[in-house]
Amino acid sequence: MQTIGYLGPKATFTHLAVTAIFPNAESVPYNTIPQCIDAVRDGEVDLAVVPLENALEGSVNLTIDYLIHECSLPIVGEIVAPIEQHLLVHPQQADAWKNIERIYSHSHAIAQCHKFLHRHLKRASYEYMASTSAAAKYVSEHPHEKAAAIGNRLAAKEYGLAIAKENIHDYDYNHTRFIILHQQPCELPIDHEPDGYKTTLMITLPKDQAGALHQVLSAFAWRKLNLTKIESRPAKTGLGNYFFIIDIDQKLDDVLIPGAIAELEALDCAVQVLGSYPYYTVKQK
Ligand SMILES: O=C(O)C(=O)Cc1ccccc1
Repeated sequence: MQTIGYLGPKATFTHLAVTAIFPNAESVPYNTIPQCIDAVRDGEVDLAVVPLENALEGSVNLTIDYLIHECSLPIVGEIVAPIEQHLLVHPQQADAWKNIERIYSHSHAIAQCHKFLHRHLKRASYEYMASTSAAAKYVSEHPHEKAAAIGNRLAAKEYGLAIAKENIHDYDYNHTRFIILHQQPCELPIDHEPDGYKTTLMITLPKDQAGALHQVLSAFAWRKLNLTKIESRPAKTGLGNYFFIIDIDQKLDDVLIPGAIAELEALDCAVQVLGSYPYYTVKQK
């Protein structure tokens, strides 16, 4: 039996992603993304699942930065899941949700609902929590606060909240990518076919070299390696020092990707493979 650590408590979107892909595994909640990643490093759980990127709000920087700077573990899989955000209130406040003064949620969930909040709850202030279900739990424990959480249907059920307003996310296409981490590269114990494969690289450019990024991109372009993401993150060594995270939409093969990496190294780039892994898509219910 596999044990899977996830960003908890119970009923986060990460929890939903875990149960959709690993229905029989024992799942263990952790309160923060770093705690979840540490748990797999320390062997408390076999795998960890944490959010990486949302279609509306972009990357979860805490996940990327913790993996790069604090605890390097290979990405062994990815789950892409649809996200529906609801406004959750204590049942005592269900009819008076327009009087809500404070909104609790994960920063990404609040960002996904900005237009709704601006239109309907202009005067409310925001309290950022480590997860959407931590927010739901807090609201359930403070029935007299004029407070709401933003989270999913399972969180409403788990923490006894009422759904005051359904589907408050601002754009219909709202999906999140979650990554699966393990101590070493491995095959996942999933018995259905993945929707595809990806390879993620971290690339540090040589200092002050004109056209370096252009040369990096050409190494992929002429090999017809299709990139699905390129993102820069601060190297945290000085203003203007960045590295690039690049996703290629195929498995690490024996020829093309190693050839591209050798070409980048010849250009004085440092290259690290963060993972080569299958991805699984969760269907909308
Ligand atoms: O807080 C959660 O429920 C998470 O799993 C992180 C998250 C937050 C917002 C959208 C998707 C995932």
